Amino acid sequence: MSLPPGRLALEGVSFAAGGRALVQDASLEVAPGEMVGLLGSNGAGKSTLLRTIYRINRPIAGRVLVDGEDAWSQSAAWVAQRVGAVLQDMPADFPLTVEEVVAMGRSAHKRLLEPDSTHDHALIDAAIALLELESFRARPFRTLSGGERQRVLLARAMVQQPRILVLDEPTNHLDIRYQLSLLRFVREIGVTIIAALHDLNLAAMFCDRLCVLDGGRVVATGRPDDVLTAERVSEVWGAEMIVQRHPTSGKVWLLPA
Ligand SMILES: Nc1ncnc2c1ncn2[C@@H]1O[C@H](COP(=O)(O)OP(=O)(O)OP(=O)(O)O)[C@@H](O)[C@H]1O
Repeated sequence: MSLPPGRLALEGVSFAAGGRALVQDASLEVAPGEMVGLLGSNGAGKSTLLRTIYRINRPIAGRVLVDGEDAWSQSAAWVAQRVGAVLQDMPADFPLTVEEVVAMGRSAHKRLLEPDSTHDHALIDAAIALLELESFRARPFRTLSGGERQRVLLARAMVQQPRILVLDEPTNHLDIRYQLSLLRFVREIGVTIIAALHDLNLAAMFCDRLCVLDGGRVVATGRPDDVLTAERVSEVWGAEMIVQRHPTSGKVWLLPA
């Protein structure tokens, strides 16, 4: 249900708030269809950086390029037609049903108050089915659990038909089955993804490349094998881990030492 994947590039992006530099000179390219995991300890600046892509935090320096165009020189609607997001602090108290929240994703492609078309309804139905939300469809969004809300917000991002998905800890409220199914799902739809993740093993398993932030700066970018070394995990997270290989996938697999 998605359009061809988009290209995302961050060029020397910096952001400051409260008199502090929260992200400094961050550069990263995400190729069409690639999934890059954004890693880092609590407070490293992951959410702050993701919000520069979704036009919430305007960079004080650098550029966010979506398909080669500076996202901050384009309209919010132009960005919303290309970039979908599931962020951390999306309001949960909408007086809306699940179906209405999902349908909000179509507004990026419509004029104000334009009614939903047959095409819109088909996309909404498909997203609700794919994310196993049929039984919640008529429920008020605010009555859902954290994990159920997470799936609704992903369905909303999907009906937006994004070329790029920005995900901020997309699995944090999900049980293990839904963590795996959400990550498999976003990989299978072939969209370009940047996702802040805390679970290093899931990041290694699902991402093509990883980008590590520390104190607002990019300190490593590369394939999971190259990025997730015991030395780096110790330096960045202050955690001692043993690096092994996953028994079936052969991917890097970390265990507490
Ligand atoms: N508006 C703001 N004013 C001042 N400081 C802020 C503001 N927004 C975020 N911060 C600070 O910036 C730092 C980076 O926050 P951010 O939420 O980006 O981290 P994160 O890497 O996503 O962390 P976590 O893993 O805990 O979600 C934190 O120290 C946070 O307290």
